[in-house]
Amino acid sequence: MSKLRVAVLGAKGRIGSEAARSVEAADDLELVAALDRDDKIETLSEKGAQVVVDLTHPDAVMGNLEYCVANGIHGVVGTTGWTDERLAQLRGWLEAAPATGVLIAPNFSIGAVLTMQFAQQAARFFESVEVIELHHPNKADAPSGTAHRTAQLIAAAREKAGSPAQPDATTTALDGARGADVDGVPVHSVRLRGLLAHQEVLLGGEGETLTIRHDSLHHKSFMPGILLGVRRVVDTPGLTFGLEHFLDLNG
Ligand SMILES: NC(=O)c1ccc[n+]([C@@H]2O[C@H](COP(=O)([O-])OP(=O)(O)OC[C@H]3O[C@@H](n4cnc5c(N)ncnc54)[C@H](O)[C@@H]3O)[C@@H](O)[C@H]2O)c1
Ligand SMILES: O=C(O)C1=N[C@H](C(=O)O)CCC1
Repeated sequence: MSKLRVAVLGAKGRIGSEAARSVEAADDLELVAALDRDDKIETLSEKGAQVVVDLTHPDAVMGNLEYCVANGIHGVVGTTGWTDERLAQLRGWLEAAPATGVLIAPNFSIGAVLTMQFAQQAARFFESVEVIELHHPNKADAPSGTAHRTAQLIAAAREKAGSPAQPDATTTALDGARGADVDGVPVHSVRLRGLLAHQEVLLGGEGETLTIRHDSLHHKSFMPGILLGVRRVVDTPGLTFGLEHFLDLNG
């Protein structure tokens, strides 16, 4: 059986370098290009890449995906910075390339995906919920893509359940003290040397709290999800948002 031809964009970066090594080590995959900022994107077509893993920067990812989709190259995207406008633009490109698939995963680690699922499940049972994400200080974006997505899922679950607004008597606050407001859910970002990627979802009701915490301690935590995404995206045309769609979570 021929190997799937995979390229990594951002291959000199923290997660991209780990991803390139993981692709190289997989028996069913061939790493045909490991590109970074100064390389020509046309190399992807020249090398016959079938799937591109994008682990670059929010400022670069749209240009990369425009090229990939226009050239029928599937995408597995870990790069953050997704807005409704960006997603709409990507969907438009994919409509013109109906055989091409793109997976965007706010987080490739199984523990983080489960954290999001558990938080969504728990949200309607508690009056209060806040998200704290903690990352290394080299991170470009805040809040993290994972925290942003977690808060959106929590807010959607609360809206579906008809939950009232969260209790909060604050009338005086320094700017930022109550975090960023994502659909009514406060999200707090910590940047600290020594950390990699961590998240807590704090839920509170009368007389009890529930804390759901996840820690990525090494970039290896993201690799099984990336490889799963690469193998599945070639048979999944259109846009898939979230690795949970490629996991049998009810199995
Ligand atoms: N979804 C996940 O599970 C997950 C996990 C970790 C990191 N991330 C995200 O991945 C992205 C990269 O994170 P990082 O910590 O590795 O950053 P990093 O700065 O270490 O690496 C990014 C690399 O991309 C390169 N780059 C920038 N523009 C490029 C372009 N146009 N073409 C090719 N390469 C380009 C940079 O030179 C750099 O080497 C961030 O958005 C981060 O949030 C996602
Ligand atoms: O290190 C990063 O940067 C990470 N980015 C993703 C996010 O923003 O959620 C995933 C975790 C690591």
